[in-house]
Amino acid sequence: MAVYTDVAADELADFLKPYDLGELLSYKGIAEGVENTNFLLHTSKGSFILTLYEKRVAKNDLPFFLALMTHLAEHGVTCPLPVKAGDGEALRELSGRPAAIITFLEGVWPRKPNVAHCAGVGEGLARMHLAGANFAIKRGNALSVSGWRPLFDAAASRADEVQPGLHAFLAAELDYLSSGVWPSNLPGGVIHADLFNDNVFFLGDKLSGIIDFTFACNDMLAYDVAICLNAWCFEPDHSFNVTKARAFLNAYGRVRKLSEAEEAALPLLARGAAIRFLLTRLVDWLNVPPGALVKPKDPLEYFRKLRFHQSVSSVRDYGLMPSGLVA
Ligand SMILES: Nc1ncnc2c1ncn2[C@@H]1O[C@H](COP(=O)(O)OP(=O)(O)O)[C@@H](O)[C@H]1O
Ligand SMILES: N[C@@H](CCOP(=O)(O)O)C(=O)O
Repeated sequence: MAVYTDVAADELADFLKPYDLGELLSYKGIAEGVENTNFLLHTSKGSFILTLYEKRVAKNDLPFFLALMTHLAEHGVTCPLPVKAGDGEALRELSGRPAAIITFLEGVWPRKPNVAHCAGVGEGLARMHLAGANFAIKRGNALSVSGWRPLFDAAASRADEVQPGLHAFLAAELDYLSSGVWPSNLPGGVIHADLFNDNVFFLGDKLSGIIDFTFACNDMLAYDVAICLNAWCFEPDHSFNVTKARAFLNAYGRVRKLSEAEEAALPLLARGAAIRFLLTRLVDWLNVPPGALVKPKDPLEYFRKLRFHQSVSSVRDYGLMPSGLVA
């Protein structure tokens, strides 16, 4: 459950005054997510999500996220829309935090993603990449290679408390990934950067919307593909499911074909994606704020995924025939 900042009823009532949302009927903290504080609001005009942006979100980046949702929605991606107050502003402040209200999206996120969900997310991700192509605002990826070292430094001294040997393992992997091997010339654009199953809604097996753009940024499109391989294509026992990966990659490729260079880079990008989530989870695991209603996510899940990607030599291991070869 992620509620880092409590909001009193009278504070919320004051905050809502400049909006045209009718009467507030109820509100409750949302029992999911780890990054921000989210409340579900029921008003006489419908349901809305109120987000108070917390630790990893820079206030200056919020206009990027809010404008991106509007841009994507205008280009055919089903995602929440920012709700503006009477003064035309969607971004305001509540309980000392930047805060925004967004529209409520119908659907549920899949607790046990199946092959059809993986295909749906492949297609949805590729459509999002195409829809983001002409988005004018830029935001660098603060959690790419140069952002990993500070996370490691923040957790290094206690990493072995989580698993003996983790410190040395992370240090070696970081040294490798920062030794000049990280790709720099792959096609870029707007990436979601956190398209996990709790951020993709489905109605049955059909994708009904994408939420949570608070890590969205400009980076290599194939890095987003690598994040999804990590998030969608492993089983609860941490084994890799090549059938899901093939379904995901083929569905992505039907909308936006990966270049040979992108395919060749996927194992490395998947290692990078795995260490990025391993590190943020490790920092969060070791630093749960007192009193916060949050269930930190298991960093070791990403240790195991990273070990798998270290053993991968080609995109074939992800179920895809390299495009340079004839099947
Ligand atoms: N626009 C929305 N419509 C419906 N539910 C939402 C919406 N935004 C967030 N939620 C709910 O809130 C949960 C946490 O939101 P999320 O944005 O993932 O949190 P965080 O900001 O911590 O990353 C989601 O899993 C979902 O259940
Ligand atoms: N997806 C990240 C955590 C942040 O995502 P949230 O949407 O659950 O707040 C992870 O799994 O480490």
